[in-house]
This record gives sequence, structure tokens and C-alpha cells, in this order.
Amino acid sequence: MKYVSTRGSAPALDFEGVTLAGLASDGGLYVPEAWPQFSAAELAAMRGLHYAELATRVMLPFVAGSLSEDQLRDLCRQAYARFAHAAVVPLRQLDEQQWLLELFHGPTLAFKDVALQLLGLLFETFLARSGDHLTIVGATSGDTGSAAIDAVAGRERVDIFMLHPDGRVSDVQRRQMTTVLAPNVHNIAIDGSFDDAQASVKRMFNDPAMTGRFHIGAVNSINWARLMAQVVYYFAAALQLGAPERKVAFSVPTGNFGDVFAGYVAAQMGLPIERLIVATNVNDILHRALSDGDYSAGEVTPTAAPSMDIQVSSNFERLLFDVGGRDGSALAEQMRGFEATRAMRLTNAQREGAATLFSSARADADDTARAMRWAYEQCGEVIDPHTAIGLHAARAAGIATDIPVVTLATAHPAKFRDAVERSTGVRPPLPARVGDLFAREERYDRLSGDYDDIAAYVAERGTESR
Ligand SMILES: Cc1ncc(COP(=O)(O)O)c(C=O)c1O
Ligand SMILES: N[C@@H](CCOP(=O)(O)O)C(=O)O
Repeated sequence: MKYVSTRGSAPALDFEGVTLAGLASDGGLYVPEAWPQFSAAELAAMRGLHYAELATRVMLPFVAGSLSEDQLRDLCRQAYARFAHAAVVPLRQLDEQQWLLELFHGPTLAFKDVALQLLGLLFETFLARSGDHLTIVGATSGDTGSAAIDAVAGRERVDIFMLHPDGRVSDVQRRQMTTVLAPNVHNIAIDGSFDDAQASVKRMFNDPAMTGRFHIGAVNSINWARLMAQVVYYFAAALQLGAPERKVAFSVPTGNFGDVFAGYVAAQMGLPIERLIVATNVNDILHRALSDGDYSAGEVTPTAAPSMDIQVSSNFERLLFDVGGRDGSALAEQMRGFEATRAMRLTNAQREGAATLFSSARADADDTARAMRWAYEQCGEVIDPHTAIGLHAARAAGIATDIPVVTLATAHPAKFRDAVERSTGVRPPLPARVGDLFAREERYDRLSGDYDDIAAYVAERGTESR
């Protein structure tokens, strides 16, 4: 399998190459040169498999040439052994049509663990082959950070520098990152938003002063391997609900467009998906883009769903590339325009291509609180504010009643216990495995958010590559 950049001029790479590269050298994102396909018979044969085996079958075409089937199976078994539920990503029924796919049973209680537990092992495997050292630089609005840190803390050939927006993540999220004291883990709170942090991370991938000394790596969903692992749970849910004979719709609380793009990939591979509902909070650039073609970023507004407080949505570029005819040079120009002005219009081809599968909805604070209350009072489920935004959109989407609608439950409610308590009166307890979080020592540094300060910090503490 070869991967090409959405901006058309970076070299095509194999799976090992894209996993270690993160962002493409032309500033684009890597996507497979063609989508692997599964027939209805192949899909039917996947029903009932254990999650690690399903993951092996779904991901095998993407890793061809870099990992054997047995190597991939071994990594999947290791990655998913750390999940606290036997099904790894259990489904729960809310009413006749609505379902939740619980993605938060991993070590750090959010959907990020599903991909990052595997990515940590992939890094270890590939770096052992090359003998190289990876300097991971990541941005987090709260969940990627802890999941990535858990996946690489203490690993020999990796350092991780994780930027989070100071004061804009929940106390549980912050402590899940800052109480990991392994020497290869560096937490940095920046004065700014997640968008500012993500912009600095992307800039570092194309800063010769840094790339000349360090092998910079990505754990954010700009890294293809992240999305690849997230594709699997769409298969897991749809197969349980009757695919391939029956279609299923998904509602996805969305920020950086990685999770829902994984659903798009599943559909390209032959999974019968009726609709992908993109659910945003009031940081609604994606809702505006999908409903009337306006992709323009304002300032980030803090909400009760802080992990989705994002305006510049990296993975949207992957969709625009695929539905817009895979013209890398045209997209590079469109993205350069966006980077200069923070605004662009989608082309007709991009709008029409997206509309075949996607719809969108925006939830404000009241919608979010109401959805949390509905889940608790009508169905007995305590859900987190991100999941609530997805559920609000799922119930409003008008999907035909014979089609199941699955909302991705992206985080454990205890990560956002203040917001959950305000809406439902219930304060969800922290699961035992993170129970002493508030007794642990914290360690992190504060920086201005200025790129030069961040680069100097990394340069001073990073390990040069060979
Ligand atoms: C709990 C939670 N829900 C939803 C999202 C949005 O996912 P994505 O950025 O892949 O769109 C995030 C952050 O990414 C998150 O942490
Ligand atoms: N919500 C994320 C933001 C980063 O998104 P990613 O999926 O690109 O890593 C977070 O919690 O950090």
C-alpha cells in the first residue's frame, strides 16, 4: 500500500514511512493511494470476531508491505488487552433507534486510546528496525495528550512534547497528562487555544532548523495510523447491528474531523453506512462548511465539551481531497488561501461530494445539557458532554426509523464530572484505575504559545536523531 499527500508534491510513502512521518513534507496529510474494498461476503465473515481479530482483518490492507498479518495481529492483541471491557468497544441500546458505541474503556478513558495504544506499539516496532529516535510533538484539547502519553511513557526511542491550552482542559484531563513523570514526557501549557497549539506543531514539521536535528513525529490525527485504527470500530458496530444486509447511521461528536473521517473511510471500504452526522458544539466551522460551504475560522469559544473547542479542523483537508477529485495542486492552493486568510469556500464538487454521505448539526450549551438529561432520565445512562452533542444531533437527524443510529460515546463521563453534575445532578466517580489521580504529583511547564519559544524548549530537551 502506498500513501500520497493531499497537497500532491511530497513523496509517496509506505505504511511504515507515513507512520513515522506524521505530516507530509509539503504540509499535506497522507491518504492511501486507493481505498481497499471488502465484498458483502467478506464483511459477513467478519461478524462475531473478537475485536483484535476484526482489527487485524480491517487494517491488514493498509499495512501491506510494512507488517505481516501475524505481526499486525500480535500488535492488536497487545493494544486491546489493556481495555477494561471484554468487547473493547461495547454497544449500548438507548431506545428503539438510538445506540451508543462506548469508546472509553481504554487506559485514559477516551476514544483516543483505541488508536494510540496501537500507535505506541507501531512506533516501537518501526524504530527498532531503523534504530532511530522519534521526537513526538503533539497538540491536545485534553484527550489525545493523555492517551499518547500513556502509550509512549518510558519507551526508549521516543520523547513526547505535548502542548495543551492553559486552563482550557478539565482538571481530570490535565492531571492525566501532568502526573506522568517519566523522563521522556514533557507537558507544556501554552497561553492560547488548541488551534494555536496545533499550528505550532504543524509548523515544526516544516522547520528545517528542527527537522535537520530531530526526527519529528505525530500522535495527532494528522498521522494516518491514528485514523486507520479508528476505522475498525465502525465495522464492529455496524456488523453487530446487521451489516452488510442492513445500513447503519453514525453520529460523531467532531472537532478535528479525524473520528468522522474514519467513518468515511469505512464507507469507502464497503461498509453500508447510511449517513455520517457531524455534530459540533458552538465552534461550528464544520457545520457551516457542510451546510453552506463556508469554511471560515473565528476565535475558539470555550464550552462544556472542551476537547471539541477547535476551529481549524485538520482532517477536513483529507475529505476535500477525496471528494474534490484528488487534485493535490488545486487543494494546495486552496489550503494556502485558507492559511493566509482563515477563510475559504468549498467548491461545488467538494460540497456535492460531501453531501452524499455527511450531514451536520450544531449543539449549544442548552442542547448539550438537555441531551445529557434525556440520556440519564429516559435511558439511565450518564454520558459526557461530547457524547451528548453527538446524541443531540443523532436524535434531530431524521434518519428513517428502521435504520439504527449509533452515537460515538467518545469520553467517560468522569472526565467532565463538573459539567455532567450540573446537567444531571449525578457526579460520576473516577474509575478505580485512575482513582488516585488527585493525590499524584503534577509536573508541567508554561510557555507563551509563541512558536520560537516552543521550538527552543523542544530543541533544548529533545534527543537528536541519527
Ligand atoms: C471526547 C472527544 N470527543 C470528540 C472529539 C472530536 O474528535 P475529532 O477531533 O476526531 O473530530 C474529541 C477530540 O478529538 C474528543 O476528545
Ligand atoms: N480533541 C483532541 C484534539 C486533537 O485531535 P486529534 O484527534 O487530531 O489528536 C484532543 O483531545 O486532544
